[in-house]
Amino acid sequence: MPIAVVNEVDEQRPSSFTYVAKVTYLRLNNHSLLIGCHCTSQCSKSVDCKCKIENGQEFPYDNHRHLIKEKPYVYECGNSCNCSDSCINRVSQQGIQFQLEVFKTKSKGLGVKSRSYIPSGSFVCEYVGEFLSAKEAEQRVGSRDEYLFHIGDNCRDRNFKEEWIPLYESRPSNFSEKDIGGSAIDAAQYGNVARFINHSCSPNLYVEKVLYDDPEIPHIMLLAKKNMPPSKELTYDYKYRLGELCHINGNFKAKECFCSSLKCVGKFY
Ligand SMILES: C[S@@+](CC[C@H](N)C(=O)[O-])C[C@H]1O[C@@H](n2cnc3c(N)ncnc32)[C@H](O)[C@@H]1O
Repeated sequence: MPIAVVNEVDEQRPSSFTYVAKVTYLRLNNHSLLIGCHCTSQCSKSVDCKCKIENGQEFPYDNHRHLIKEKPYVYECGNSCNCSDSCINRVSQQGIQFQLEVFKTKSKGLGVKSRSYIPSGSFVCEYVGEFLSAKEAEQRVGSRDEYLFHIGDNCRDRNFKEEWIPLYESRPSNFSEKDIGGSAIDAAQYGNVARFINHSCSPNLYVEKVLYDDPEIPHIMLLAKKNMPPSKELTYDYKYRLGELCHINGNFKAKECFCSSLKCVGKFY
């Protein structure tokens, strides 16, 4: 799916990066694969589909391939499953289905909109980039950190805090190693259209963690929160807590939010 870049405001072009359609992993992991299902026909017709059971005894998507409700994790069928690539439980793996456009916004740099109508619950795109440990990500904070997406702690621990880890340009004296948990995706050098999606305090997309190969490495999928007419800017909530990012001098980093929502809290970190 080609992505158009349109700037009717000024001469700005996207800074240089390598467009990739899949997350890149810097090292080979020894991780186990999720145990797949053994369905010989369609998973939707099987009563004992393992992936259905993993999703709480129900398929996460309806027949139109829309996610029925937001969940902490969605388990899709994957490489270790017996079903075919057209299985109804492989929605986000089919890639981008809507014509997206990168455009110049008034006050937030570049942003993304859709050229077509997007129904609620539709998969829009994956946040793609270099997969890093939180420790590796921490080393990138301060330079080109604009495109870091923090995931949180190990997926195996279902009770992990959904909140994002604290990030510092330089460690404060009371900083300990165990403060760094989780992982991140850096889309600064390698990324896709998702790296251009801006934050909003009233977003129209939400983040869903989807597992289909490695049980510890979720895919960060962006889905439509509501029905969206064409040309609406696509946004999600970056979910930083205010005061989460620190400068080297110990002062909090802050970025003014220009989302223009009535619910805007003024800053997004
Ligand atoms: C992931 S990038 C989004 C794409 C970016 N606008 C660009 O031109 O490449 C995140 C950066 O976009 C800008 N941004 C995103 N949402 C914003 C908002 N609601 N208000 C102001 N700036 C925003 C900030 O500079 C932020 O660090």
